[in-house]
Amino acid sequence: MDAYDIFKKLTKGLKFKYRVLGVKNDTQSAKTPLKKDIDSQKSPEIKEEIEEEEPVLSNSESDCESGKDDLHIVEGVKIGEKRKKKIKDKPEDLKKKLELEEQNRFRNEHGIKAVGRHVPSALKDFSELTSRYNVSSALVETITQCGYTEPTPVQRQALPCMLEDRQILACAPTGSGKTAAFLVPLLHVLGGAQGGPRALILCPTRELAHQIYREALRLSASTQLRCSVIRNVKESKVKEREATIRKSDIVISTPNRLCYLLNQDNVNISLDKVRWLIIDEADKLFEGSADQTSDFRQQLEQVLTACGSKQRRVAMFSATHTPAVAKWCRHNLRGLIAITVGQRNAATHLVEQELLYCGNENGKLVAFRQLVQKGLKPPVLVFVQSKDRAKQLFKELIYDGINVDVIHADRTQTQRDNVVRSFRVGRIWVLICTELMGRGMDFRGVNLVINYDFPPSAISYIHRIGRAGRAGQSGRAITFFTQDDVVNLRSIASVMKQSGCDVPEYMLKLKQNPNKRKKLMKKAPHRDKISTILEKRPDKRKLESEKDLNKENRAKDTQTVNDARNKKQRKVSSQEQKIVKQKKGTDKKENKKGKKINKKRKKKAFVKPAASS
Ligand SMILES: Nc1ncnc2c1ncn2[C@@H]1O[C@H](COP(=O)(O)OP(=O)(O)OP(=O)(O)O)[C@@H](O)[C@H]1O
Repeated sequence: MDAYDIFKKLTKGLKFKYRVLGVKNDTQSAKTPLKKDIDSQKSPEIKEEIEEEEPVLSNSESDCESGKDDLHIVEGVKIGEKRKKKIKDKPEDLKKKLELEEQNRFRNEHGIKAVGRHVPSALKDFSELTSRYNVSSALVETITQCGYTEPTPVQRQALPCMLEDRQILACAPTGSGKTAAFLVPLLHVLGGAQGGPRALILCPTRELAHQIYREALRLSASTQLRCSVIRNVKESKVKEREATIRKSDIVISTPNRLCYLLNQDNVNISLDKVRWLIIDEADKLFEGSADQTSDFRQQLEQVLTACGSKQRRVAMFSATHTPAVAKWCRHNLRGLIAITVGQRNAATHLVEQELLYCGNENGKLVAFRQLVQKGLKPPVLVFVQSKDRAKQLFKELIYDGINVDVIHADRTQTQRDNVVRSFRVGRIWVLICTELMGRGMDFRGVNLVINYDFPPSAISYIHRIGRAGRAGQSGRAITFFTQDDVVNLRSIASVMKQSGCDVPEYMLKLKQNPNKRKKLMKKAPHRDKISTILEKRPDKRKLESEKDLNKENRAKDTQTVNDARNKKQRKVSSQEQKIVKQKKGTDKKENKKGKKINKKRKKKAFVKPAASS
């Protein structure tokens, strides 16, 4: 294939103009008919450009002179030469490209990843709320008065998305401001007070619902919006709760309490005006059976059905991300934007994490008391695996002279509220708690979390230690573990490693029996009772002396038993002898009698016959 054929193939479909090159012989430069087409199409200046630059081509190969046989396409682009200039973008396209690049750089700088179509650009500061979304300056002022000088990463991305009516699934570290991230858009979007809930916030625990309610009151101070939290739904309180919900614009509740009210016959709660359904700690609510039958999923379906508005949007938040939540969101939320800040399912970097081997349960109590002796800096949260163990530890520590209290599901709501309040204001220094306080609870200043019992999972560990190191503050977490916990050690060690902690290599290489691990991780392992009384084990010498003593005692016991047995035997034998004697005696008598009788009988019976032959 010669050059011409190659040229033909390369320029197939291209319109270009060429002329016969000026050569020595008399061949005239022939204008190709094509020129007319081009002239008619091009503007005058482009035409001049073509005229000036336009060299002519020989119409036969032999005539081509070196250097003059370049083929030129319109606008001076030479074949056979690399294109010097890309095809210029249109100005507006170029601007968009530059903006996108700037946005991606900004997101990377703040560790934000947003996946979805047409993701709104992240906020640079709170003032953009007004310039971009016309959020009232009063609300922005309130945000500032709450001490929020600049948006946290999750707020930078979640606020624009929700303000642009986009459904989101946001995963951001503990203590990174997710609550304000969903409250601020609601306060703007809902506008003035209208009553009849138009925003619904669901979360796993009553304490967290109450905390969100407090934050909502703070942030909504400059608005007329009415927020309410559904408290205990006793039979006698149902009507009162119904009235409260009807008057509220934003309702905060646990799924159980809301669904309890929705299922009451004599209660008429309308959720068809709800514009936003917010689910905080979403993965916790989705926990449990992976199939569709888990309680929360049924409750969520019920709530979604009740929130029938076509404008209804859903936003889910958590510090940890599970496939179950992601799958549900992908299937149910149109236009979803998935926001991830930092590494997914990673512990916050702000908490210094330690593992402390305590040998056994008694060792934990010793280790805890040693920490107290070294000096604990209150407030301190102490996590145990069950309410019974919480009670046991509380009994043990109450006499240690530290302001300690305990919170668990067996305490009344009033007691729980009082304990949380006392802990917040510093009346309680050490709060013993279960998983009830493991998520979402925001206690300013908690700088030490002690996992007295090993956490049931890596996700639980992330949330527990996340009670410290909040709002940019640093914190510390100490996790006790015993021989029984070694099987679950690796998952926690890898979370620690991922968040930048030094972890002994052997912990990361520990083999876990997946079956045993899963069983253990699902059910809290049985642990000895937390007590210094019953389980006291004497030292070895005592043991040995006791053993000797026991031996002697046993020997004596056996001796006494033998003696007793012998006596008994003797007695028995003597009695038997007596009996025997008596028997003999009677027998003799009987014999004598018998003999007498026999004699008589014989006499009778054995009468000699008369002389007979
Ligand atoms: N922009 C901000 N600037 C400073 N502090 C903030 C900001 N936003 C929220 N906070 C504070 O950070 C703390 C943690 O906020 P929040 O409880 O919302 O965290 P979270 O992400 O929900 O944590 P968790 O995952 O544990 O629920 C709160 O005390 C809150 O007042």
